[in-house]
Amino acid sequence: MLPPMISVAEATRLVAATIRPLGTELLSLSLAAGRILHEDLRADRDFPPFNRVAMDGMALRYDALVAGQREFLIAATQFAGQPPVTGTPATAAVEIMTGAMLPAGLDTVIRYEDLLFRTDETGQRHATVQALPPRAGHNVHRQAADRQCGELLVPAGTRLEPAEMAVAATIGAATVAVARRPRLAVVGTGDELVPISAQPAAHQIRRSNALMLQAAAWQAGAEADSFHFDDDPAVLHQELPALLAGYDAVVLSGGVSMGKADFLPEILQELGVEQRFHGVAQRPGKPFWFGARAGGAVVFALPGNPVSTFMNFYRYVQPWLQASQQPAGVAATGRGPVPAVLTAPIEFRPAMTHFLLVSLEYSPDGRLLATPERAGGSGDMASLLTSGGFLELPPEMEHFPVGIVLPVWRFRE
Ligand SMILES: Nc1nc2c(c(=O)[nH]1)N[C@H]1C(S)=C(S)[C@@H](COP(=O)(O)OP(=O)(O)OC[C@H]3O[C@@H](n4cnc5c(N)ncnc54)[C@H](O)[C@@H]3O)O[C@H]1N2
Ligand code: MOO
Repeated sequence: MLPPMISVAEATRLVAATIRPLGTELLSLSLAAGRILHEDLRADRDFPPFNRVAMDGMALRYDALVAGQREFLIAATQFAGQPPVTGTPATAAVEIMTGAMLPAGLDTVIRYEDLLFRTDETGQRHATVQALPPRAGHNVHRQAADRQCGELLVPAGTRLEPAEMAVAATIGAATVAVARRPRLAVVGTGDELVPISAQPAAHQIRRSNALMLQAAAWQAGAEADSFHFDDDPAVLHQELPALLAGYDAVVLSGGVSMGKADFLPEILQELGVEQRFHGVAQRPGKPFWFGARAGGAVVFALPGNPVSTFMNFYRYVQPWLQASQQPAGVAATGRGPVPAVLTAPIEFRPAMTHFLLVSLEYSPDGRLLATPERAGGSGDMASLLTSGGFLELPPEMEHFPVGIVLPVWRFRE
């Protein structure tokens, strides 16, 4: 028998109570894209580190232009990567390339497009300024204009996305401290399920949940191994202990409702997994069972209907995975539900949370619009293909009018 169901809020709280940091590892930056940073990254130099020439052309003293000089002797040519030219006479200039360090004493760069060059009879080159720069410092990216040496650039807890990778590389963070990836075992159960390469008999279907869960786990930054066990208590008793001991979390699908072959809640408890709840006032996904083993894995035993498995993963497992990768005391940012505007009225009378598949698009004025999908219930896995997320309709309401703003859990980028 299912005990009385708890609310989604309470289930969320009980799942969150099992979150603990899983540890830190040092990784070469080249392998760290997508990882959660476990150290602060600070500027090791000013940004930019020197007065950086921003246009190909000629560097000169702005004062000379103010004094009326227009033609300049090219005293030297300097490329990016070369030490700055020294000793340029006050009335001369340096032909210079983007990325070069501005020579001491010079302060302004005129681009080639605004110069006219000539070579005199002695072979020396001169350039005449055709268009005056608006101010001293034109076309120079000043040292420390963007960030100062020592400034905090990327705080611990940030995901290393491409922008963070660029900044980490430029400060020389060749090795970074990042979260260890959570290790997940995803397990499909059920005798009706055959391998995906098999031709199912009329009464059989192919195993799809474990591969779906594995892909979703990878998307959330976890390592995930996939297993399948039949609905056989002896097999489950034999196989599950190694998973409970060897993984941070075990995510099972199927075998948790009232059926005669729904053994998992009992077996998990026999194997020392303490039940935290069984049954959540939500549709779909009501028979969700959750437990934890002291010093071992957290167990999400998700209802087997594919849409139930899918939504429970995104609603409970994914936030757990993300929070487990945060450094101690740092909340996960940037993930979780976002507000969306309902575009068609919905009635839902049961006093439970309703997770409603929606397609998502932006209105011309930039609001995220959620349109209910015509889905066939928790077995209709094809409805996931045309959906971008699911709305969380709170249990205390029955009528959801057009225009109401509700949280949506997105499962596509
Ligand atoms: N008497 C009751 N029956 C059911 C209840 C209930 O409260 N009382 N709840 C229903 C709800 S809601 C759901 S959801 C399902 C969940 O049941 P289980 O978690 O025990 O899942 P199964 O019975 O094993 O499977 C349900 C369904 O999903 C298919 N499935 C399962 N695993 C996979 C997989 N790996 N790949 C693809 N498809 C899978 C399975 O074949 C079934 O069709 O229980 C209701 N019953
Ligand atoms: O709760 Mo079940 O997951 O509705 O189909």
